[in-house]
Order: sequence, then C-alpha cells, then structure tokens
Amino acid sequence: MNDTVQSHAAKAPAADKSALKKLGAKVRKRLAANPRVQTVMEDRAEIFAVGEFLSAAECDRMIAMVDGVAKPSTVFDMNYQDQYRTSYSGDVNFADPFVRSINRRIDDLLGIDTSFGENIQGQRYLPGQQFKEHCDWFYTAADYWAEEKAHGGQRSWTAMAYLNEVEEGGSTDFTRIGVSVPPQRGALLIWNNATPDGLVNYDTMHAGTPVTQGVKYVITKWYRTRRWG
Ligand SMILES: O=C(O)CCC(=O)C(=O)O
Ligand SMILES: [Fe+2]
Repeated sequence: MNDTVQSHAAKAPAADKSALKKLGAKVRKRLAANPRVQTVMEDRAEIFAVGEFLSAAECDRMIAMVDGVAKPSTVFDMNYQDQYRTSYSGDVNFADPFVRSINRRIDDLLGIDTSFGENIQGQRYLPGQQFKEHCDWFYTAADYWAEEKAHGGQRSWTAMAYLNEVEEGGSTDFTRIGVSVPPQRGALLIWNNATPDGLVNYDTMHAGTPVTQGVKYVITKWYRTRRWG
C-alpha cells in the first residue's frame, strides 16, 4: 500500500456503500445471464469481457471521433505534466446519434440507469504513452470528493472498449491481481470498482501500460452510484 492509499483507507468513510452493493448485485446478475459475457476474474475483483462488442466499422467511426477530441489528459490534480496519464483524451460528443447508440448498448448490457453514466471518453496512446496504475473510484479523502459526491457520488462500474489492435504494448494490467488484458479490437472490458459489500476495491488498481509500437485507441465509460451531472 502506498501512502496515498494508506491515508485514504484510514480516513475514508464507506461512501455510497449500500448503493454500490446494490448496483454490484444487479449488474453481476445481469452479466451472468448473458452468454456473450466472459468472466475474466470474479474473486478478488469482478472483471468481465465481451468480444466483438463493437463492429470494425463502429470502431473506425469511433476512432475518427477520438482523433477529433483527443487532447493531453488530465486526471484531477494528477495532471499530464506529472506524466501520470500521458495519453490524449477527450469526451466524444454525447449528443451525436452514433455515440448515443453505443451508450445505450453499454447501458443495456450492464443494466444500469443511463442517468448514472458519465459521458463516454475517448483516449489515444502513441508509442511511449501510458496511464499509470490507478483506481477509477474516487478517493473520498481528496479535495475533489465534495464535488464528485454532489454529482453522482462514487464510481461503480467501468466499461472500456478497445478500438484497434495495437502492434506492441498497451495492455490493461490489473496490477495487484496479475490480470493482463491485451487490446483486442471491438472487445469491451467491464469491471466492478467496488467489492460485493459495497466498499471500494483496491484490487481493481489498473494501468494502461505503455504502447511500444503502433497506436492504441479506447473509449471508457464510468458509472456512478446515482444520477451523474
Ligand atoms: O487504456 C487502458 O487500458 C486503461 C484506461 C483506463 O484505465 C481508464 O480509462 O480509466
Ligand atoms: Fe482506469
């Protein structure tokens, strides 16, 4: 455990615990009933995948949109200058009918109220770029938490789609549990950021490892525990 994590664990109350527990159970049940959903891991962290969730044509269309919005990434106070997340990112236009249809499909797959979902974010990694180890859930001891708490609360599930094959590197590594997912065009990776009890799950720590050759495109959608925005 690093210092940040340790101080968080000491100070953090279990924010949105019952909502996270409920949403965990609801989505878990829905995914289990879907034969397209593969289980990547389910004990220390709940991680699932759906192959060919997006068609090649949909991936290409999304890639063009990501290229249109990608700028240096910022992750709250850990910003681009810190070299923490060096990929370029940006929200794709949520009002675009194509983006709305992809949004609906992800909402429907997970069975989460569409109002809980943040806007889809696109990311592009060039050689050498990465997103270092992090958790998608919020540190409730951090300054940004008051704002996030008022706008949807804790993050519950993450859904991330790979839009292209990467020549080399760029896997998504769940660093504490030894799970490494290589980019596969059109595949959707889904995970619960909380434990079945509704506490933030430290075993969901993950990284977008450096791309060493080629380029990597992904879209990410994060869900809250309540209406976002
Ligand atoms: O690009 C990846 O593999 C990981 C991206 C990620 O962790 C995120 O968008 O939260
Ligand atoms: Fe992440």
